[in-house]
Amino acid sequence: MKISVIGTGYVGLVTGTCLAETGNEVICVDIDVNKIENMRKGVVPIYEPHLDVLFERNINAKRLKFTTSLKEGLDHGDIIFLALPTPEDEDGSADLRYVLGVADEIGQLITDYKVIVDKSTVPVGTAEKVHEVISKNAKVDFDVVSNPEFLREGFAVDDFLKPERIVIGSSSDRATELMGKLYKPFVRSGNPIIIMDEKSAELTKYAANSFLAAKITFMNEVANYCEKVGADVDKVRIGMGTDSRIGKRFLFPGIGYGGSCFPKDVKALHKSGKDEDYDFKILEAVLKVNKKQKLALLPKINSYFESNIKGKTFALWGLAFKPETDDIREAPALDMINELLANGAKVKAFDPEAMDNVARKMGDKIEFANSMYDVLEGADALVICTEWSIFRTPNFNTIRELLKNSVIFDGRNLYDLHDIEKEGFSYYSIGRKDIK
Ligand SMILES: NC(=O)C1=CN([C@@H]2O[C@H](COP(=O)(O)OP(=O)(O)OC[C@H]3O[C@@H](n4cnc5c(N)ncnc54)[C@H](O)[C@@H]3O)[C@@H](O)[C@H]2O)C=CC1
Ligand SMILES: O=C(O)[C@H]1O[C@H](OP(=O)(O)OP(=O)(O)OC[C@H]2O[C@@H](n3ccc(=O)[nH]c3=O)[C@H](O)[C@@H]2O)[C@H](O)[C@@H](O)[C@@H]1O
Repeated sequence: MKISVIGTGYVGLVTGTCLAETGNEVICVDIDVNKIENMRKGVVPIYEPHLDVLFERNINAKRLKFTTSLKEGLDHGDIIFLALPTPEDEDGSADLRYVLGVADEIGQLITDYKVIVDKSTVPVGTAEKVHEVISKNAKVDFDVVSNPEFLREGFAVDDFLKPERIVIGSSSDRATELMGKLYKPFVRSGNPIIIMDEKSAELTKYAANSFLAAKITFMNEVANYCEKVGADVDKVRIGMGTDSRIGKRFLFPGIGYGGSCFPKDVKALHKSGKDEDYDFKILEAVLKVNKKQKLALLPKINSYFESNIKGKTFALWGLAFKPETDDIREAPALDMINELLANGAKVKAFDPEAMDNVARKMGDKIEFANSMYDVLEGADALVICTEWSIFRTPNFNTIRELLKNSVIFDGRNLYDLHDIEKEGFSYYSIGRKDIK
């Protein structure tokens, strides 16, 4: 089939590449001229495991092409995916300017039947709005379908190729049939294509993300309570998670959820509720708790240094909002850095993939190091913000030699309490006993 994808970010590029991998002819469109030029030269613009192999293979097979021309994209595709940003607006709602802006151009440019697919995360009623905007100018027939994306960064290729489900919101048989044909290769394992109306599909996405954010937040509250009563959240987590009604996943406490989606999507659903005079009380609590949780290590740091961190140097492991990505949007590490700097401390950081992005955002406010050990030299303490695998089994002797004090503040509970005690560290984590 002939497919066009508008917007080549984490979702658009993975969608385009994976659809090319199943034999479709794909054109990806972006307004970022540099990005398109680089992709034409074979440069993958983001760090996403396994994407490079598929990217190269499909470019070589001439199934994956890139352009800055929306007209070229629209002329090519029978199905047009919109994978455009829907960032947080000032009032917390999803900013639809990119989606509706492109919809407006689509209305002016299409010359034959197209299925326009909302892959971006968009509030209930957006498919209807997109339809209205395109209708203003379109002289040909078209359908708008909602097809929310559930991939996770770091596992995006795997999630896209082997989805647990595909949700299609459509009220057109013609469009539904085309979408079914496109996705057939991805559901051979028996996972379903779930067809529903557009509004329900749009809400499914927000409800799923908000539920997961609430699940993490609930565990963060349990962790905070564990600290008060002397329980161990790791044991509680395992005890709870073995109940299949609860499940083992997304129960890991830490310094809050971040990323390009949970924070903005929870806010957007909360705001959509308000607009309909519905008070989403759970979401309000999730937002409040997560904001505070991002700084959960700070009281521990202050207590260790007797509220005097001015002039101290903190070595940070992990900047990305989670491992296996270079994405730093709403990363808890950034909140931690800002707070440490505001209190007069210095920060040196190491991350396997995200340092360039942080350098672009923070300039020379912090220092960067070339390795997880270089960053420790002369620092007063180690603070762990992201659970990259390489941080899980470090050489504790080297850490002890390089740090001024043998102290670790761990926002991701990487180490076993007995092991770290034997290694002779003071160790502060989330929802577990402090090792002093
Ligand atoms: N990042 C993720 O893991 C997931 C994101 N989503 C949703 O997918 C949507 C896209 O997210 P990301 O891929 O993360 O965004 P992104 O910010 O990584 O990429 C968006 C791309 O769109 C391009 N763009 C902006 N305006 C354009 C225009 N007028 N024409 C063509 N290209 C244009 C930008 O240059 C950029 O390359 C959002 O609604 C997000 O909530 C959904 C599931 C997962
Ligand atoms: O809409 C989206 O963009 C995507 O948002 C999330 O994916 P992603 O943000 O890539 O990452 P997650 O693995 O879900 O992690 C999100 C945040 O929650 C935190 N988290 C996750 C799991 C956990 O147990 N504890 C926890 O604190 C992570 O550290 C991270 O900061 C969802 O998992 C995807 O299904 C969805 O498509």
